[in-house]
This record gives sequence, C-alpha cells and structure tokens, in this order.
Amino acid sequence: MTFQDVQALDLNDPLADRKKQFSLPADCIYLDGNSLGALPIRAKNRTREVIEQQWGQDLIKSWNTHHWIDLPAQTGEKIASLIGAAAGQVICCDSISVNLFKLLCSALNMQKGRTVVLSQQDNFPTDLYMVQGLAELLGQQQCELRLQGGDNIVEALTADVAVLLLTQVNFRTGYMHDMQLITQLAHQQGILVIWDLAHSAGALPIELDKCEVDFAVGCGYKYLNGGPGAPAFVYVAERHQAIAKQPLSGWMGHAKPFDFSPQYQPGQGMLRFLCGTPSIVSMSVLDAALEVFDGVDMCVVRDKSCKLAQLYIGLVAQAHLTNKLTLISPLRNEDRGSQVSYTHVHAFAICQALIARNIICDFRAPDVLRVGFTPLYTSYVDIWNAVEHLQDIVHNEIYHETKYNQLNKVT
Ligand SMILES: Cc1ncc(COP(=O)(O)O)c(C=O)c1O
Ligand SMILES: Nc1c(O)cccc1C(=O)C[C@H](N)C(=O)O
Repeated sequence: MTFQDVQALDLNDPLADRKKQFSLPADCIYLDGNSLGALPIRAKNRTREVIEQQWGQDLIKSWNTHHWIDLPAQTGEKIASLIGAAAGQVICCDSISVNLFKLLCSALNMQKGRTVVLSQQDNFPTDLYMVQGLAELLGQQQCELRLQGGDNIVEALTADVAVLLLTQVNFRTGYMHDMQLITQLAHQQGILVIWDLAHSAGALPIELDKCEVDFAVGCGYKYLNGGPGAPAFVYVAERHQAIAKQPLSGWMGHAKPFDFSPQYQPGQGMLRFLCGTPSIVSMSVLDAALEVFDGVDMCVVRDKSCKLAQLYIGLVAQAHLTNKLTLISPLRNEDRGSQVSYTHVHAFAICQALIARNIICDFRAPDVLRVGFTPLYTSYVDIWNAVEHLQDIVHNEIYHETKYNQLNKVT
C-alpha cells in the first residue's frame, strides 16, 4: 500500500464531504471519537441559539414555544432512526448508568421467579456496578450478578437467567457480538436481553426491532457527537412498554406532570422512562449534532469503518510493528466494531507520544492502545499519517522519556 493508494481511497470516499460539517482543530488527527465525538458545526450554532435566544430572550416560554418539553422524545426519534427502531420506542434522557438501573429493575420485575443477571467479566465496569448496586439494594434473593469469563456467552444462557446484559461492542478489544443470534438464543431460554450500544450507536447499522431486542441503552457523547456528558437514550420494545415498571418515578415520567397530583401514575409509552427535568442545553446540542447523519446510509458508514480498520491493521503490519504490538481486536470485520486495539508494555507512553504529535487516540489500562474510527470525519490519509508516527515512535523508542516522566509523576 502506497501513500498514493491511500489518497485514492479518500478521493473515492462517498463520506469525504461530511468532515466539513465538523469543527475540528487544524493539524489534529482525531482517533478518539469512540470516547468523545467531535463537535458538529450545527451543534455549535444550536448552542448559541438555545443560550442566547431560547433561554436568554424567551425564557420559560420556551418550554412551549421552542418545544423543550418534547425534546426527549424528539431527540429519541432521531436516534431511533439510526438503531433500527420504529417510532415510539426510544427516549433521550439521563446517563447510561441511570438508564440501566431503570431497565434492570423493569426486566427483573417482569421475570418472576428468576433473579440472575448474566453479564461478562470484561463488560464496561459501570454496567456491572449498576447490577452490583441493585443486588445490594434488593438483596441476593432478588438480584444476583453472574459473570461469564470466557468468550462464549452462548454457553451461559441457561433457563435460570432472568436478564442478559451485554455491550454489543467491547470497549477494550472492539469485539462485536452477533446481536440477532444471541437475542434469539436468550429468548429460547426465556431470558430478557438488555443491549448497551455505547460503542455501536452511530458507528454501524443496528436493527433493534428486527433482532427482537427487549431493551437497549446507549450514549450521546461518542459516535452521536452530542458533546461531553450528553444525555443518553433508552429503547424499550413496544410489546414491553405497558408492563415495564421503572422505579425512578420522577414527575417528568408522570402521565400528567402539570397536574401536580400526589399519586404517581406512569406516562404513556416511553414517557414513563423519564425521571426529572431534561437537561435542555445538553440535549439540544445532541439533537442538533444528530443532523450530521441526515441523508447518511449507515451501511456506507460501516463499509468505510471496516476499510479504515483494515487499512490501519495492514499499515501496522507493513511498518513491521507486529512483532512489537499485539493485536487484540478481531481480524474479521464481522466480529469487530469501529475500533482497533493493540497491546504493548509501553502502551501508555506510546499513546502520550502520539498525543504530543496531535494524534489523539487513547490508552486503556493496563497496556491497551486504542484507536477509534469515525467515518464521518476520519480520512484514510489520517490513518496513513498516524501509522507513520506510530512507526517512528515505536521503532525509535521515543516513548521512553514520556514513560520516565509519567513514572516520576506517579511516585
Ligand atoms: C459500554 C459503556 N457503557 C457505559 C458507559 C458509561 O455510561 P454513562 O457515563 O453514560 O453512564 C461507557 C463509557 O463511558 C461505556 O463504554
Ligand atoms: N465518558 C467518559 C468521560 O466522561 C471521560 C473519559 C472517558 C469517557 C468514556 O466515555 C470512556 C469510554 N466509555 C471508553 O470506552 O473508554
């Protein structure tokens, strides 16, 4: 592969133009959109409008005149179109952690006689922490976390499991589960499934309805580009909505919040998954950010994501780095999300050296160097340039000094 070959890939890229819709710093190669997405220009403009006009001038009238009250549902519908959900099943609110609490309670309550929540040892910790907290609250007789250690989750799908809680794409390795197959096998054992889409929503096509998923959560600040701490979202399949009972029964989830009745009565459909007042400024930013997906086919996004990943893996090999860096992401596109990770004993220092050169990727303890691909703004030449620097840093061990400094700082 030559630099000219890589330039040709950019010239033929149907998504190349989308980068113009983002406000990215010059000379920065941003490979961390899987942690915090870049800033869409529309989001910047909407922030100004919400702060200056809606809040500044129109004040409290904006709940009606600017439809703030409908924003969680409106933003939820925009997200729904990216994750294969028909209308009325997604609402935007709170964080993944809080939304998981709502869903875990709802699902356990629907599974009379079963108490086990099955997840994976290497799931993102907050998912496990939320189950642990709930088990402490309810007692082991009503909620028990069971962790599966190996790769084969299918073997652990037994008829005593109440809820399967899985993250579709693993945050360290990028390993991607087969959502349709696992959901189907879980259902055969009477298990309800909650999918965490943190590393997949906005990165690849998702078919929640087609896969007959029960529940899902996902976040707004990664591939959806909603900004730091952007609100998350919840999906509840329509067939479960009337019976699902979530315990965070705040007034915004009430059937008639402005009746101020002393008795809680859940709202219609997804509204009952709201709790308190939505964070309007943050949610407006996310709502505007989602417009960068207008007219985008998620299959085209996925195609480019796979090509970027293959290019990265191929160039790392071409640069003779494979005897120094160990690939921990799956090689097959079907098994991988939109990131590639290698391990190296000096991964932290290598990551710092790349960041010092304005190539933003990230490190996950203890030894993972993680690179995320966001096809709406990552170019093929970005990957070429990133690997050129990686090659220089690793072969010339330029990271040693950084490592030394870091150790100095810690001790
Ligand atoms: C898989 C996964 N779930 C959940 C979270 C955190 O969710 P939140 O901070 O919205 O609670 C993250 C990342 O922060 C994540 O990677
Ligand atoms: N949410 C984050 C934050 O507030 C600070 C730093 C990182 C994050 C992340 O999103 C981490 C992310 N879930 C990950 O996979 O690494």
